[in-house]
Amino acid sequence: MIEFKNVVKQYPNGFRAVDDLNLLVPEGEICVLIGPSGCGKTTSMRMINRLISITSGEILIDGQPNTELPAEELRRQIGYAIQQIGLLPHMTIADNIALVPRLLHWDENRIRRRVDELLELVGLDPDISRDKYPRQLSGGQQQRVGVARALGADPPIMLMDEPFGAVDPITREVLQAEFLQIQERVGKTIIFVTHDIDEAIKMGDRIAIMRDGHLVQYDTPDTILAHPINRFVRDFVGTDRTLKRLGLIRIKNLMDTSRRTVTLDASIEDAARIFRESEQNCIFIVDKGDSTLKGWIDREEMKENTSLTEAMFEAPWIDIAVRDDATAREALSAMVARGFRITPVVDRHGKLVGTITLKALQDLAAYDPDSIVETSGGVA
Ligand SMILES: Nc1ncnc2c1ncn2[C@@H]1O[C@H](COP(=O)(O)OP(=O)(O)OP(=O)(O)O)[C@@H](O)[C@H]1O
Repeated sequence: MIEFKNVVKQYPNGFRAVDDLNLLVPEGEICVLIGPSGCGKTTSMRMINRLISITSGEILIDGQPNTELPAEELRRQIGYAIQQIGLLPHMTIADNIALVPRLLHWDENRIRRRVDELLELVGLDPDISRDKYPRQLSGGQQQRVGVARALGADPPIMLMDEPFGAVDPITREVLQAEFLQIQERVGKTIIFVTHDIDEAIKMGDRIAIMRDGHLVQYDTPDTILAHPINRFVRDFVGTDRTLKRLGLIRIKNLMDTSRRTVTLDASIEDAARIFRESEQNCIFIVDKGDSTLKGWIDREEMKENTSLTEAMFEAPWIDIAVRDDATAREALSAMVARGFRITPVVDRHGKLVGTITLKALQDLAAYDPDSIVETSGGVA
């Protein structure tokens, strides 16, 4: 846990880069610091590992003021990854990653094992990468090594200052997703600085929005998007915040699992009974063995004396369904493109697991779109 208590950073010229910052980052969470250039993000982050001194107030790490340890020792316990990566060009990848473990006098066998483990963790093949030099790797690969190095001695806290800032947007998305997967396993307490609101929404358990050295709002991405505290935050998160919110919600948490289905070997009477007994206008049809989606039958397509297979619309699930791990935003876009009012939801094997309606997505998007819960000091 990291706690800022009334933290102030005032430079000798009298400028307050950080002004009375109070912030609590619970253990195992990613806190994203974001705000306009010069708002004090990097200063706040660097006061944690004392690369910048605090003017007044204190920063507690697990309840202990961070001034209690010698600065070098503190820094060894806090991983630090920065945009410029800072890999040492004359050292191999393995030696770069081993920097902190060596400072901590780990034995060489343990270091070697740790380097390989970390390379694998960040998606690099140890046998191929270990003995290379930084210039022999692509920008994205170097960023991965930067993250591996920050994780070197398994520190409980990581500071990440635009760690994926220097790569193209596609690589960046891959690195973000991979890092979140790593975080699921390692559960570090992370302070993450970015300029990019989409990155903040994706990466943050909570987002701290700063302006002129002050904390303006500190909340979960969903709350910030649904309830920006003032106009500054609302403008900062962008006019498409409703769509951004839909991008946070997974279909598996939203889908309806109560609709009735039939198997491919069912009779037309079975379908007719469901139409009689329910208000469903369509019934999805699944394979009897593995429940993969095979197609659907519409109420108006029901004809007497015909078989289910004749009356059904047959289609590969990939063309008509959305995946349960898709976001509400992706599902909305697929439904609009296909002109569907209801769409089946499948798992990655194509097994039908639920349904989602356009109305459910619209209701979600309409939820409280213009609320500003509070206005403050002239900014709203
Ligand atoms: N040594 C210094 N003396 C005076 N002012 C400083 C000094 N170092 C930084 N500042 C100022 O402190 C403010 C906060 O800087 P900081 O680097 O924390 O901002 P930031 O939010 O990380 O910005 P960016 O997004 O541009 O990196 C800036 O206005 C900067 O000019």
